[in-house]
Amino acid sequence: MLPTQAPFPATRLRRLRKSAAIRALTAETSLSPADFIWPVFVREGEGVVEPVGSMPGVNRLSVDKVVEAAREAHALGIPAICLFPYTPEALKTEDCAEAWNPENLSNRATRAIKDAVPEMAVMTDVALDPYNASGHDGFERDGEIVNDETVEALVKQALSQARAGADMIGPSDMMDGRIGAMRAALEAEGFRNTLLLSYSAKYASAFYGPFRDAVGASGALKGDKSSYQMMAGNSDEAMRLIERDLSEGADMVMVKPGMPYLDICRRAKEMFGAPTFAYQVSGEYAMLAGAAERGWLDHDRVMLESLIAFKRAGCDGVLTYFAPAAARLLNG
Ligand SMILES: NCc1[nH]cc(CCC(=O)O)c1CC(=O)O
Repeated sequence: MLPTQAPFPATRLRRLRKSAAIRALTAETSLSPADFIWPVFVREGEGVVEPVGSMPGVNRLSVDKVVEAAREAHALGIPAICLFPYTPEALKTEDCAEAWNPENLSNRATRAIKDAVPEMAVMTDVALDPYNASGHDGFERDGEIVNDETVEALVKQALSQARAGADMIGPSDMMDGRIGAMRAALEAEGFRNTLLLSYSAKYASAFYGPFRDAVGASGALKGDKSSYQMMAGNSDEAMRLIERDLSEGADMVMVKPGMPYLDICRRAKEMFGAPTFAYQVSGEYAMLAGAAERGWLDHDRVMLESLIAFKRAGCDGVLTYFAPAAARLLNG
């Protein structure tokens, strides 16, 4: 598209910015609570609201409190909530069996939310890291994160989440072949309407730091995740991963982290036209919320500016810890 413009003064682009009314009429993108998926941290106990030190305003919640949060989110117009379990050390093992325990924290929280607020879409995370003694997303054998054996475990985990009632399953592990394997297993068990929202282009990022703290995985991780998560400088590789996941049966795709990777979002949306999401991750939240806490940034304004950037980049929605605060502001 090449916009046609008369020479100055016939064209004065500032006319389109002259008043709030004209600016509202000509706005290219909009932001609404319906654009948000809200990630929440779940922990054991009852009546527990435990602040996450590195994420001001974010808490770990016991299942009863997660249900309250889901009710509140639904009232605010947020369509989906995404669950991340804070797993007690004793449940982290080498075989990661807690990942597919029907009674694990994530599955209990899913059932509780679907019971209390059935309209709320529940998204879950598939990866072994919350249950793995090594902190990795896959099994480690002789220093290697092994792919195929991990995929077998991930399929068990995904099925246990579908049985608990998850609407959207989010594989965040970056193993090869997992989308196809999960799709086949879901179809075979009759879960025809369970969505796969694939973390397709997930980068090996230092912006995940506060999250690993929030789920209690920072101490555990030995080495880094570069043999399965992507290098920051790659873009063609992201397109290949997204194409691969769509061809294996992903319903929606995700780019992660968000703000430093908006070019990837734009390229993905233009190339594939699939429902495209970005994850504004814990470190992105921490740098904005932390600076705002010190009075260095205006909390509400940077929050909304950072979120509309995802829409402008072509995303259909965004996973963000700001979801309830942003929804409250947008609802006026
Ligand atoms: N499978 C792990 C997982 N799922 C979501 C996040 C990060 C989310 C965030 O930083 O907000 C991570 C961390 C990681 O890959 O180490």
